Amino acid sequence: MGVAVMKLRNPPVNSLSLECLTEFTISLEKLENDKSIRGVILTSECPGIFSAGLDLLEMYGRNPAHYAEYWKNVQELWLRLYTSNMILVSAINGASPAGGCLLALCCDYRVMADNPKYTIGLNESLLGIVAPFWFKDMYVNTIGHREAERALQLGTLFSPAEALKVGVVDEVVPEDQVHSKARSVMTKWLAIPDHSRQLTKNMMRKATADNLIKQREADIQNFTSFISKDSIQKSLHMYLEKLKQKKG
Ligand SMILES: CC/C=C\C/C=C\CCCC/C=C/C(=O)SCCNC(=O)CCNC(=O)[C@H](O)C(C)(C)COP(=O)(O)OP(=O)(O)OC[C@H]1O[C@@H](n2cnc3c(N)ncnc32)[C@H](O)[C@@H]1OP(=O)(O)O
Repeated sequence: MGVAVMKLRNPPVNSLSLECLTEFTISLEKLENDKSIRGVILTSECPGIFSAGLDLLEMYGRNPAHYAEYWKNVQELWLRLYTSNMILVSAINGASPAGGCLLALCCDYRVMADNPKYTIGLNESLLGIVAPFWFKDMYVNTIGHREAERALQLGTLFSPAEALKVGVVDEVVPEDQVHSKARSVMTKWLAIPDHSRQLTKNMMRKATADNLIKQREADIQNFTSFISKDSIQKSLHMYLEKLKQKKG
C-alpha cells in the first residue's frame, strides 16, 4: 500500500548520534523521492526505547566545530521530518525523552504503547539545558501554550496516560497492538487525496518551519556558544554521571 516502516536501530538506546542522524535523513530523502511511498511508520527496534534523544556524547567534551556540524544535522533532520509530504505515523514502543519526543512530534499521528515505564516529553530543563525555540514551537503547536510552558519548565516526562490527556500522543494502546494500530491509522490517512492533505499539512506547518529556515545560521551559533559554556558542560557531565550511577 505504499507504506514504509522505518525502525530506529542504534543500540543500546537509539540515541541520535551524528551518524544515526545522517543515515536517518538520507533514508527519509530516499523515501520522499520514491513516488510509490505515501506513508512512513516510524518505530524502534530497541526493546523498551523509542529513542533516548540527541546523543549527549555529541554535545559533551567536543569542539565548537563539532557542535556546529552536529546541530546543522539535527536541524536538517527536523526540517525534513516536519515538512515531509508523506504521512508520518509514529509507533512509540518505548521511552521517548527530548529528541525522541521531537521525532514523534514531527509525525502526523502518534500511537504509544500503554506501559507506564515508558515516558515521553521534552525534558531538557532537567539536564540543565534549554529546548531551542523550534522544539518549543512544535510543542506549543501540539499541546497548546499553557501546557507547553509548564511541561518545558518542569521538563515533564509524561506517562502514556498523561501524554494522551495533554495531547502529546493521539492514542494509547496495549503494547502488542502498537504496530497494528499504527497500520490501521495509516490506512485511514491514505484514504485522503494526497494533494489536499499535503497542501493542508503545509499550510499548518510552514510558518513554524520557516521560522527556523530564516535563522538557521544564527541558531547554529546560539547552540554552539550555549553548549560550549563551562556551566552547561558541567551540567551535562553531572547528568551523564547520574545515568551511569543509576546502573551501579
Ligand atoms: C539558549 C538556547 C540555545 C540553543 C539550544 C541550546 C541547547 C541545546 C538543546 C539540546 C536539545 C537536546 C535534546 C536532547 O535530546 S538531549 C538528550 C536527552 N535524553 C535524555 O535525557 C535521556 C537519557 N537517558 C535515559 O533516560 C535512559 O538512558 C533511557 C533512555 C530511559 C534508557 O534507560 P535504560 O534502558 O535504563 O538505559 P541506561 O540509562 O542504562 O543507558 C544505557 C547507556 O546509554 C547511555 N545513554 C542514555 N541516553 C543517552 C543519550 N541521550 N545520549 C548518549 N548516551 C545515552 C547511558 O549513559 C548508558 O551508557 P553506558 O556507557 O553507561 O552504558
